[in-house]
Amino acid sequence: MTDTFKFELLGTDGKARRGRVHTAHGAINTPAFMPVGTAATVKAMMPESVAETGAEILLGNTYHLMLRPGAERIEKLGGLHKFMNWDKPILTDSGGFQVMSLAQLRKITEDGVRFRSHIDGAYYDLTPESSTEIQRQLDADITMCFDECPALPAPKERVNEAMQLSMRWARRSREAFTHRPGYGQFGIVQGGTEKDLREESVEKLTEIGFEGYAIGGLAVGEGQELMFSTLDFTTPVMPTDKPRYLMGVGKPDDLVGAVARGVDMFDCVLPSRSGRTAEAWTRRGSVNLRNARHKDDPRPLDENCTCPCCKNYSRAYLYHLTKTKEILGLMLLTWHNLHYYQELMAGMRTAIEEETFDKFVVDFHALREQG
Ligand SMILES: CC#C[C@H]1NC(N)=Nc2cc3[nH]c(NC)nc3cc21
Repeated sequence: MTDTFKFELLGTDGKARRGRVHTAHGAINTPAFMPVGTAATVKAMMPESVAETGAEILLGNTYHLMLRPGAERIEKLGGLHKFMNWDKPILTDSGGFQVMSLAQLRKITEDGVRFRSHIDGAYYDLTPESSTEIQRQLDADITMCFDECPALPAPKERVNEAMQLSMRWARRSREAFTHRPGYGQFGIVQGGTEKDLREESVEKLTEIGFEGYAIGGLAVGEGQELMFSTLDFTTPVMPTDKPRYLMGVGKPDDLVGAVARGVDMFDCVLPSRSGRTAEAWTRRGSVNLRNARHKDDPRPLDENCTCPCCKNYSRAYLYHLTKTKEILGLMLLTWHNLHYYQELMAGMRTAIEEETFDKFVVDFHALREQG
């Protein structure tokens, strides 16, 4: 536990950074991957199991929790940590992206967003102030600014409009933030793949001043090359003494390439969602457990993996659980995928500490090319 929110930059190897974020509910070693716990649960996982994978922080969603069970209810029950039995740090997203991607009908004004719940069609409003207050009620260690997330790709003029509105909302989010020891708020850099817009967004956010800075609006179909080239000109102009969080990313090779470009924190539904769609992620690439070639295969998913799935179960068994739609299949594959993602992050942290990150990247791709 700590009484002050802070980021320690412990080492670098090229642009890759090794750090530690200190929050009210504990420390997070970076580069870090945050499993997604959208509705106050990482699907198919007990929180104790999530902790066993090595995760030190989870992501929750304002949009989902405000609709059901409601932020007031969670606050009255002692906050999100107690509610979901997770005593380590929690970062909550602000709702902007989920409104864009999930809500029915929505109307954006200078004040905020009015939308219809995808659950029951009821109307709700979200503003920078209400989103920030909801995240306080949830007792999030890291609160995200409320932003406008345009459907991307979009014309530069539209991307700029959304970025400018989001910068005005960032200032309102900051003014609504309750400063408490160990709690922080992150601004969200916008601007699509436009260098000038990204630079302006960073400038405006650092002028306001936050405990960390996220990069939003990538991994939305632009392709890995354009995502990396956007990072190439965005991370260098971001503060070096604050965490950098790339939102919604990504596949294992996205993570490695983004760490190499100076990113510290990630979240993505991929490992947990893949666990429910019979896709396993391993150091040699992904494995589709629906494929009949696994029917008689006695080997584990990955001989070198130390997770409960790889230590105790064969591909044949995982194939059987997949075909029979058994719940245990979802559990084991989700556990493996989250374990693999944490192992990947731990490997990158060690490589940066030992200044062997370039070799890590070469070995990472070589194993995948071997298949
Ligand atoms: C533009 C913008 C933006 C970001 N704004 C907020 N509040 N949350 C996000 C969540 C994301 N998930 C993914 N997945 C690819 N991209 C995201 C981007 C954002």
